[in-house]
Amino acid sequence: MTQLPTRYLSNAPQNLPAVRIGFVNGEVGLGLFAARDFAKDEFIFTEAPILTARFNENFAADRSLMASQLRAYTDALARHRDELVVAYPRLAARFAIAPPVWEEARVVLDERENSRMGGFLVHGRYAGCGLTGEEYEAYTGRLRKKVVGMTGGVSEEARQLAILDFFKNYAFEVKRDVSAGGAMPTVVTTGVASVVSSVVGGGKGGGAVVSAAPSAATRHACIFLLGSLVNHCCTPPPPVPEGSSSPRLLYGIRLGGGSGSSDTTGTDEQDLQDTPPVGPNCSWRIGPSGLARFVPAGHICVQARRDIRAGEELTWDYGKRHKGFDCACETCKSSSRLGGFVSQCGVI
Ligand SMILES: C[S@@+](CC[C@H](N)C(=O)[O-])C[C@H]1O[C@@H](n2cnc3c(N)ncnc32)[C@H](O)[C@@H]1O
Repeated sequence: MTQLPTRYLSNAPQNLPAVRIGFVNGEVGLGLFAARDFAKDEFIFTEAPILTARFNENFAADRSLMASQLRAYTDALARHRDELVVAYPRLAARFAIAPPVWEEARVVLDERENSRMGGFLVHGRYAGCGLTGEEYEAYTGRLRKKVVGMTGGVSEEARQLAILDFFKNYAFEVKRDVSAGGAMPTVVTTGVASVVSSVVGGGKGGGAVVSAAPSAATRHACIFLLGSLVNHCCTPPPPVPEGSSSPRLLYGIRLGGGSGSSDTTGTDEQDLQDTPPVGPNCSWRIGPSGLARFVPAGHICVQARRDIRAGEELTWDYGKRHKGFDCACETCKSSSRLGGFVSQCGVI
């Protein structure tokens, strides 16, 4: 095995409890939460993909793409049905698969049951769930009713659209560098991420399910059982330099009106000093690349952008202008409390 430069290994993720699954709210759904404190720049976990399918620009609905996605999901369901249905109940419901009742779901979510949810983690351990039975039922009860009401099965077209939607919103894109013989993927750091087919067999979860032979395009889209549960948070605008007459920013949030006013009337600045920082607390890379060179090809590596406290929700910036949902992130909530700013998602 090639010896990696020590600078890549010095802060590699530790094999300690890292993340929990938790419930954010009925609109956002599930999320991933820190299971312990993390220092800025610390690596939190690395994970192998559970699904790998073909990728095309903008996830345009071409038949071979959808067929590849559908095959990937069907194959993965055969091997990891419980984990996939519990982590992604909205998708399962579109396939007429009802979410299990809480008593069954908690066994899947429990870290003591051979860590099924953490089965694709390479670094960092799954630490169980922070979801209560009430939250789970509130989230899945509606889906269960919907499945019961689905008579006559699900058409092939409806399945294809469901899986296309899912990949659009949950997958990471990876572009394989053909000039390097396909061995080293080139990381594409735009929008939702990316992965490669060369990860077959990688990860202690028994390997990713690869549904389609690598095409000439060499671009793939991957889903990570835990990594794809991380929700979006908008990056606040950069602070205005000292001495500038522009509106002042605290924690990256413009004080006063969104129209450029610097009026802070009614704002208790001392209280704001005590508010926790807003903005995404994580970033991700797909290995091997740069600092994540110790990460196996096609695996996602998640790093703390700032200090994170145990229990805090992990978030990153999806970076896409049109996200396809009404953003409910902390940055947007804080900015609307303080007068608003124009986020990447539009005017808040
Ligand atoms: C990658 S998934 C994250 C996991 C998702 N919460 C779940 O329970 O399946 C992305 C989806 O989560 C929801 N989401 C993520 N971040 C959000 C945010 N800031 N505001 C509202 N919804 C969000 C949206 O439905 C989005 O399409």
